[in-house]
Amino acid sequence: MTGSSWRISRVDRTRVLVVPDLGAGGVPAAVDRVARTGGRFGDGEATIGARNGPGEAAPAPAAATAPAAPVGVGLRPGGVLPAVVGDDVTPAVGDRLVTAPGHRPGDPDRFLVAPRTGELLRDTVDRTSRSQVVAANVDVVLVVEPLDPSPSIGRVERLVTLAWRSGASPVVVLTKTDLVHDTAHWLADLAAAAPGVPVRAVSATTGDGVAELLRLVEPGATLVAVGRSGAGKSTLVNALVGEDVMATGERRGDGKGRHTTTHRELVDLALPDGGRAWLIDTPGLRAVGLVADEESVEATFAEVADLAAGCRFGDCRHEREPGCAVVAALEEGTLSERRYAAYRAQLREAHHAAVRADARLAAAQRTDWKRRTVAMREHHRVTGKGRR
Ligand SMILES: Nc1nc2c(ncn2[C@@H]2O[C@H](COP(=O)(O)OP(=O)(O)OP(=O)(O)O)[C@@H](O)[C@H]2O)c(=O)[nH]1
Ligand SMILES: [Zn+2]
Repeated sequence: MTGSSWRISRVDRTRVLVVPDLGAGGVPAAVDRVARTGGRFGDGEATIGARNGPGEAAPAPAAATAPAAPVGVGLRPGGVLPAVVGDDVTPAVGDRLVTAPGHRPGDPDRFLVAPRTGELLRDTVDRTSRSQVVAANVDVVLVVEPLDPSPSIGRVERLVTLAWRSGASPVVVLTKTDLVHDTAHWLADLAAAAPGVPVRAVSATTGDGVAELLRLVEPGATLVAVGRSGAGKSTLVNALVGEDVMATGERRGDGKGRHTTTHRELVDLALPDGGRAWLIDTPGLRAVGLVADEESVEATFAEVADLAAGCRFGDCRHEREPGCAVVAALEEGTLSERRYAAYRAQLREAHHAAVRADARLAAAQRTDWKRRTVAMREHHRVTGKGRR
């Protein structure tokens, strides 16, 4: 992870693209390749500038007149940038990089990360360290699931929870309609698995459903496509954009994933009505590490949460408690065993995630305390205070 540096590959009116300079050893796949900076995000949209929170008006950004030549921003894979709100953060794709006051085009080290409106998180692979920011400032999560091979309802439910957790709204996109005869029953099944969530079916090959999907996109919105490898995310991104901006795995063509996309990338999306939006492609998620909280699980299982509100006890665990409305619905058959089991499994994972997060926080606080103690001792040594 060391040895690589980052540079801005392109600066235009609306964004700064930060790409890894492929140094010795290359760049790990997990590194986000693109960030964006303060600028006008689509026509007539609020400008985000240094020291302004999202949506607040700010003077025109210096990036508007920035040169096309690459300039350094002191960012490296796994590196950090100062955040507008203090502290340092590791930028993720979708972050808004803003220029500091007094910034002149080409100035290095003067980019700040604007406060995020939300983070799409996933567990890191080892499940011990902190969760990973897949994308920042996302409005819509496209949960991409293929119709061929058959969709996994459980995976869609998990990704929908991930989406709700990020503060974005999910949209389920079933791909490859050209490969199956019956899309209607899958549309119905998935709609039941994601109450209140739009479910659309598309074929990037024939173009079916692509225009309808585009019509759901609001100008200025940021969308991120998530799903397993081979689900058709990159192909969908290309179909939405109308040109091949992402490499796809079409050469193998057996529907199996092979991790064609190895980085996250943010692309510009022109909308039919003339507006613009942002679209982020992500590598396939090998295992969907659920970084959820109870609230987002309940959003995904809205009908179970509604039932639970009718349980006799407020802390009903929907097992054997008397007056449990959830178990009653199970017995009546109005709630499926599958939904019930998935709901319970996700809640359990959410609780485990919370416990892990607490443990990490406690560990971090211990480290912080140690660091401050060392700093204090050093300070005393230098100033002579506290000696003798
Ligand atoms: N027939 C058909 N094939 C599709 C469609 N969309 C995608 N594919 C194929 O499915 C395979 C995988 O598509 P990709 O877009 O690369 O999948 P991805 O989700 O981006 O995969 P990763 O980059 O590995 O995460 C490729 O062979 C595509 O050509 C579709 O609508 N119809
Ligand atoms: Zn109950």
